[in-house]
Amino acid sequence: MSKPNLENTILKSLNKAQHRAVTSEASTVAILAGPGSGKTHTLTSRVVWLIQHMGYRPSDVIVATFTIKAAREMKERIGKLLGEEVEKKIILGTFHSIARRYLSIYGRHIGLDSKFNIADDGDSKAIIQRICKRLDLKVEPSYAKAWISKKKAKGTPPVNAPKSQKNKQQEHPDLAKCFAEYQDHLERSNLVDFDDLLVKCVELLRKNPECVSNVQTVLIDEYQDTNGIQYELMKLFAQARERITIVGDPDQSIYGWRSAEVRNLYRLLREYPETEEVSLEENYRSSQYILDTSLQVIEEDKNRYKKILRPVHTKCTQPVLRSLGSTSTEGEWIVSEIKRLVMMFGGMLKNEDVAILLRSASLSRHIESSLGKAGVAYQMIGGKKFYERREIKILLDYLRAVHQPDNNDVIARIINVPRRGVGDVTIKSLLEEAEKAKMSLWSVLCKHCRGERRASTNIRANMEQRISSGLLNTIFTLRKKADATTEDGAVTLMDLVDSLLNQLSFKRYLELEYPEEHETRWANVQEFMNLVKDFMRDYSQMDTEELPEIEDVAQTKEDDILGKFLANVSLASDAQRGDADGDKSSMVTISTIHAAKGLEWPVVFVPSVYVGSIPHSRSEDIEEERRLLYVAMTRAQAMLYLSCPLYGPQGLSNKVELSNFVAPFAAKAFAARGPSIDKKVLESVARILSREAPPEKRVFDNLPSMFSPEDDTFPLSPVDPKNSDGTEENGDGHYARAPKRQRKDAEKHSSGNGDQPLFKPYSTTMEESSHFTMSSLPGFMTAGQHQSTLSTSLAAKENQPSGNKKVTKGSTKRDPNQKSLLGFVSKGAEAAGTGPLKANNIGSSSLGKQLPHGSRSQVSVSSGISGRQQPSLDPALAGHKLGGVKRPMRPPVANPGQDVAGKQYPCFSSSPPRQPSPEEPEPDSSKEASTFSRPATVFHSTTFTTAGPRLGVRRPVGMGPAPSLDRLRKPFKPLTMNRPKSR
Ligand SMILES: Nc1ncnc2c1ncn2[C@@H]1O[C@H](COP(=O)(O)OP(=O)(O)OP(=O)(O)O)[C@@H](O)[C@H]1O
Repeated sequence: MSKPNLENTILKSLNKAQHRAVTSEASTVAILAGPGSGKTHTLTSRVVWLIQHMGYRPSDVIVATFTIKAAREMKERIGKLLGEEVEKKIILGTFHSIARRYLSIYGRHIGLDSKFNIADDGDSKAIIQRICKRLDLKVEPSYAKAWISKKKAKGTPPVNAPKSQKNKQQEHPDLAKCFAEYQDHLERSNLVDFDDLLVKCVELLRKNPECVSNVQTVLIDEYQDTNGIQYELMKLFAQARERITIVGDPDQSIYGWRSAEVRNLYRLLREYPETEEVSLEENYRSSQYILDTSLQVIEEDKNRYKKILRPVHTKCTQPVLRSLGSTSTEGEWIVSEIKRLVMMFGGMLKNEDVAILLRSASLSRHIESSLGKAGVAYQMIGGKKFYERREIKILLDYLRAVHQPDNNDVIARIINVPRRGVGDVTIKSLLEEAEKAKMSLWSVLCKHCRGERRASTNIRANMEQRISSGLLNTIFTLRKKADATTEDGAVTLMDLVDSLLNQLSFKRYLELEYPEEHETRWANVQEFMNLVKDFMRDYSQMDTEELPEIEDVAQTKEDDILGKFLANVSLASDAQRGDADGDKSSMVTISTIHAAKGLEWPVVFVPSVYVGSIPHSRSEDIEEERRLLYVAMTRAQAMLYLSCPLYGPQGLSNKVELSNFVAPFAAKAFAARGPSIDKKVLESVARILSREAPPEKRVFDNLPSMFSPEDDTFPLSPVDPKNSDGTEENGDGHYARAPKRQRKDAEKHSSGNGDQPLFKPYSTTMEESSHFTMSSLPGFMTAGQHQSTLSTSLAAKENQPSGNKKVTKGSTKRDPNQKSLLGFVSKGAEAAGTGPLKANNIGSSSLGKQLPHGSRSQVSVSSGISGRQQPSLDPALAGHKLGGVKRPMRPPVANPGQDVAGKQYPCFSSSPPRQPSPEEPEPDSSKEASTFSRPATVFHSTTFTTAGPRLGVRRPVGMGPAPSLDRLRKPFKPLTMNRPKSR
């Protein structure tokens, strides 16, 4: 491939500050800036510049990202500029995937078997559960797991860290015991958990710096979310030449629950005093209105250091804060608004331009349900993982057992799948036998079923026979095949999976086990085969996993295709193939806010902006919640919608209040309903998105019959059904109309005589297709769920370092016009003494009070029954239970005298008291009744129609053939004539 013209392809796309960052010759460069300022763009350009201009070999460049998605996007961007060949050689990936690569190639230098397996979350949980039970430890397993993970994530405190940070905290002895046993178990099973990938890589690189002696430079994306161990790893990767570039934004630090440490910014600037600081001040993403409103949210954090962020775009439309009666109505409104936008923008905006960003999983059901009912396809980011579907997990467990039979948890999960008459009690006793004998379960099974130990009873002998002919035979046969795959490639991974399916008679198993849904599950298995096929195809071209040869440092060749496949699966947990089905251009995106980080969409909806949702009721850090909302809002390019129902998912018993993050300025900063789409709006959105605005005629001509061009299908200020006296009230003083009646589910479909429905709440061209099977909708793995296991009161009270309040650094270089980036962190340090912000300091203004134009015009009743949310990860040992003995209370808090005021960083000091236990699942609305009960009233005719679909839009006299979009609202007014007279 010919070398692209550097000047044209990269530098010309940069502004002055970006240019300076990209071409900086300083060893360490810190680019800290707000959202949408081009940080990722700048980092990518710098990678290209370093390779092309500085002449670094791609294989000597390490780029670490925070998510797999970010890694994939960066690969794509670099590939486009430098060509795939070069891009493949760059060591680019998440911290975990890079660490895995080093460990599988150099791990033996620290005594690690190169065939190690990765213990996923479920595995770790199951192992810890068993340890706690076996040793009768007085700790909750989930707490112990979070504690262990946090400990590993911390890394070593900085050399000059305050004493309190270094002092070994008084710990409950059972926690330490659990930790030691857990590590012992991992080692015996040749397992490495996610945290250990980093910990062991740190150990490797500390003891064997020659493994990274080739590395010229290290670049880190989303630096604000790195934790202690990742910081160490970054330094170790760069130890040969100490060339580091980081990009980050403290305002977007949203992974405190994963032990991310904002103070790493401070640490970097202190430890690398020659760092060149660059701040980017132009926001290229969002309209001025969106940016201003988002900044209002984040600026309420008084401990935050203010930085400049200037929009390059015009105002466009004011962000919307919509009040709805219930969460169900909220879902329906979102769908109707999406449809309105798609129509009114005449094809310039499509479903794929829309994202619905949720604070937590339990909020998704209503949105999904509304989209499903309306036949609007959607994809989920951060949804239930493809690999976690039951049938896929079984296949993966078998493959993992083939690869590494000493993994007890895997064997325990598949020993009775398909059913072999091995009950939970037997599995439990076998596991205990194995643990006591310090043997693997696999060895115990071999001993019982094939070796010297004979069964004492006939029943047991039968069972052992079934295990032997079923499980052991299958694994032995497949192991032979697997060896063939690595030796000469004569047998492929596909053959192996094929053979596994045959051995297990898997199709038959699914038919028997899941009579209702075996077809869907078998389709998933076929999709799994496609995945294997894709992996095989990529594998044959893969040389990306190699590291450059280094003199005198022996390498282990990674020729184990099965191992590599399994590692990929473990690491790619959010790279779901499930999302790849269907045409993405017609799909709305639903995502958790966490998973949306770094992404952007023309239109963003943030539903359920109420106290308890955001800030989340179980959050320990209010300011982190604020940053989450800020991240969500700043994903929007042209249009931003927030909404808040009167009642939460539990229905009338669950009245909610508008989030205090927006309440103080809601009336001024937000419009109460979606904007009118006129020519001016069309053009300004087109400018922001660099798209061509459609001709007005096209927009108008394509509007379906009786289509309402305004966001007026739902009342602006729903009447609280609890206080309603049933009378109409025009509260906003702008227009009066009869309250609209929203559909009842029962009447939505039919008039009762099999004819066309008599009443429809609104009509669009996208008639309901309802092809969605709600039962198959994936669930979510949310921050809340992670948080629930990670955050507990003991953990919250662990010592935070008080740190130096004044940053003393050497001679960092920066442009005279730019402020020191230390302000990002030192301001927080100064302000930390103000003490934590309390959740209950939140103002209590309700949405109704804050919104302008509040008219009480319609009754909207939600009826919901709260449920329980399913855990997103199955307990790892899904196949067997080790008993449900209630755990004793968690251990007493070890360090009650913590000096909160001494904390240096606001985001670590502002946690409100812990609320419910991390074990407590989030409420699930899965049982919510879907019925509405509304008083019958007349419909508003601009949006509700009884007319047939062919009536066409009536234009007023004198409109002419091509009406201006500016006037679109007026022409529709006469349609009120079509109001149904009576019902
Ligand atoms: N110099 C520039 N000129 C025009 N557009 C730019 C420039 N730099 C970045 N952009 C555009 O701005 C948008 C945001 O860029 P990018 O995603 O790199 O920002 P970011 O700072 O990483 O955002 P966030 O922190 O929110 O993830 C992208 O659409 C990008 O193409």
